[in-house]
Amino acid sequence: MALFMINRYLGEEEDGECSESRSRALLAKLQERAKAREQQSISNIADKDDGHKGNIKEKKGKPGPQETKETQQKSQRRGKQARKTDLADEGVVLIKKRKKFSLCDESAKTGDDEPDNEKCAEKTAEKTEGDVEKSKDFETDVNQQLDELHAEKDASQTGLHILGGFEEKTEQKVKRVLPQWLAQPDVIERDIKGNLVPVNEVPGICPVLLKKLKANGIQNFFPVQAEVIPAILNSVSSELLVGPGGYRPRDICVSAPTGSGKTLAFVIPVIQALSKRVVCEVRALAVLPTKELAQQVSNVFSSYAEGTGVKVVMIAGQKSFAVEQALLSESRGGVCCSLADIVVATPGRLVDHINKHNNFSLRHLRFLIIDEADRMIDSMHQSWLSQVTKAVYRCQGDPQMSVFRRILPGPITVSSLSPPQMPLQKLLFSATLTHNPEKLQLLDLHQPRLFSSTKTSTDGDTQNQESFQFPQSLSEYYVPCTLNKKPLVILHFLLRLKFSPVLCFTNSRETAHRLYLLVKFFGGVVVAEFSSRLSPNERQRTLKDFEQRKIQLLISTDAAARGIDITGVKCVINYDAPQYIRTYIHRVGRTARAGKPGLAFTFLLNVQEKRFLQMVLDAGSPGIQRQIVQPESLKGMEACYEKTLVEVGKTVKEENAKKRS
Ligand SMILES: Nc1ncnc2c1ncn2[C@@H]1O[C@H](COP(=O)(O)OP(=O)(O)OP(=O)(O)O)[C@@H](O)[C@H]1O
Repeated sequence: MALFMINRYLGEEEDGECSESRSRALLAKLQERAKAREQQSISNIADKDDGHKGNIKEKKGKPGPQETKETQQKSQRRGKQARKTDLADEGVVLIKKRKKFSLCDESAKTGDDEPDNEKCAEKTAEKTEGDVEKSKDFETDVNQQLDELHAEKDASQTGLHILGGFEEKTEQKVKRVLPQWLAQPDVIERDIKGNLVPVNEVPGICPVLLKKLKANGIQNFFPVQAEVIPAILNSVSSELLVGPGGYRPRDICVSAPTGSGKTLAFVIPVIQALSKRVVCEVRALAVLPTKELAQQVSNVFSSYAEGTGVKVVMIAGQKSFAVEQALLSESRGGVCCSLADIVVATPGRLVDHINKHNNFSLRHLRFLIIDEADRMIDSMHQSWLSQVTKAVYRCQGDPQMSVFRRILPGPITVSSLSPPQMPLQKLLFSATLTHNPEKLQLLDLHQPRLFSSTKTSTDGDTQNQESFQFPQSLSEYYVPCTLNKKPLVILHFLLRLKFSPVLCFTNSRETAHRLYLLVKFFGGVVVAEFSSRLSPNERQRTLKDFEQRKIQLLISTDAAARGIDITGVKCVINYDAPQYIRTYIHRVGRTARAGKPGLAFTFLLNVQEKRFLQMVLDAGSPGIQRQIVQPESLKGMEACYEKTLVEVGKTVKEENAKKRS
């Protein structure tokens, strides 16, 4: 049944009769052509059939042109049958071919037919019966499918997996892809001395601060300061409420070697930004991991805030909670007033004040400074940051009535933009800032900008371990040692080589204490220990004495490894090899500060050597040299050392007994 009828428009000028005769002629012509084509196709198939089955032709002879109708019909039937067989054969071959490509089955190649294939071929033949053209279409179709299979095969070679494939696939190495801000930081020069910038050349610093800098002996800025101070000042160029161009200012991350002057890089611009404030509110909060570090940073803030009207308060648990409360705010005529512009805190004490001190408000906070940021990220389980964020966006009273109402940043809409919002800008600092985007995500940074002395490579092959910059003026050595010779080697360094002041690190406070007793009983060296065995005040005093050169050897746990800035430490000794590269970098970073030369020695047992040296070199150390202490150098100290060991043993026993009683 015809689905469509197409009526052709033949032109108005032709009369009906003429067009009818033309149509008839045309029809006859077409019928003739069709007959001829059919006959030709029958004879072709018969030839083919004869060709295939060779002997048929010999037996029956060539059909004459005057074939009877009956023989014609027979021949047609035979032709049809032949075509059917032929197409079936063709189908089988194509299916075999297809099978060969899909499964690489050798049996298909050699003609070992499988029943399923035959059935399939028959079906294919039935479908295509009576139409050679259709068989061609079929062939084209199969060819297309074969091409697709080729493409699939190629795809599997390019690493794209075909679902359901069970062939062995070579695993592709996953390359690390860092976000652009981490991969392409603003580079900070590592060489301090060669890249000093006169303080007057950095724009935007007020005369009071310039005077202070000079009074403190600072004529030039170090590279990290010359880069970061203008960047922070630029973010407050349109006052505190808006960043450049009216947008929220970008958060800033700084990764620069130990002793490169990161503290001043945030102290100067923060004081400069707050010096124009009218009402005293907590606008800057610096969070540090330890009391000693908080004290150190608080001292630097206080020193530069003097004469600017900016008030600095430290809450690190060195004073009682009530005293800290009184330092933070007071009530004037029933109204609570802040007494601090800048708060320097340790995370635990900060959370206490947020939760227990009603008058402690962070609603006006503009800068959140996270020093030793990688360590602070690791302590994020204490959820101090989420508590700070909550306090920053906490609503008090009717939010609609407040001019400076603050809401958590979300999608920008007309209504969200209408009230002026104090933006919160995070400033992160560390010598070993993590490049792990997952960890950094915990800080919820806003369009961060990274300043780093390490140009991070995105090459996945070479960047399995993070690498850091070491101070250029640091010389690293390792000293192969046996366990029982270690105390003698340290005595040799102090008594014979006259190294002083020396900061020595152990992996536990027990080792620190035993070594302290041993050196003390041996005599000849002024020694002190620094660990959690001491009260905060004792620790503070010890650091002061060490700085004033009253102590030659300070034996410490990792409590003094980070951030502590003691001028004049010439030598750091890792009595116990550190387990982690970050610990090593911070420990050795207590010397070679501010571009001054420094020595770092690590005592290594034979079993530790390979792993430790690999770890240090992988982290980007320019090189660590072997320093041998000859056994002869230790001669003459051994007898006294043996006696001292007995004495130490006795003392430790007594101390333990005292503790138990
Ligand atoms: N521009 C400067 N000129 C001279 N001395 C400076 C300058 N800037 C900083 N210093 C001194 O350099 C020393 C190291 O500075 P700072 O403690 O800020 O280093 P850091 O980068 O924070 O080190 P760490 O990573 O160990 O905490 C300090 O004693 C500081 O006073």
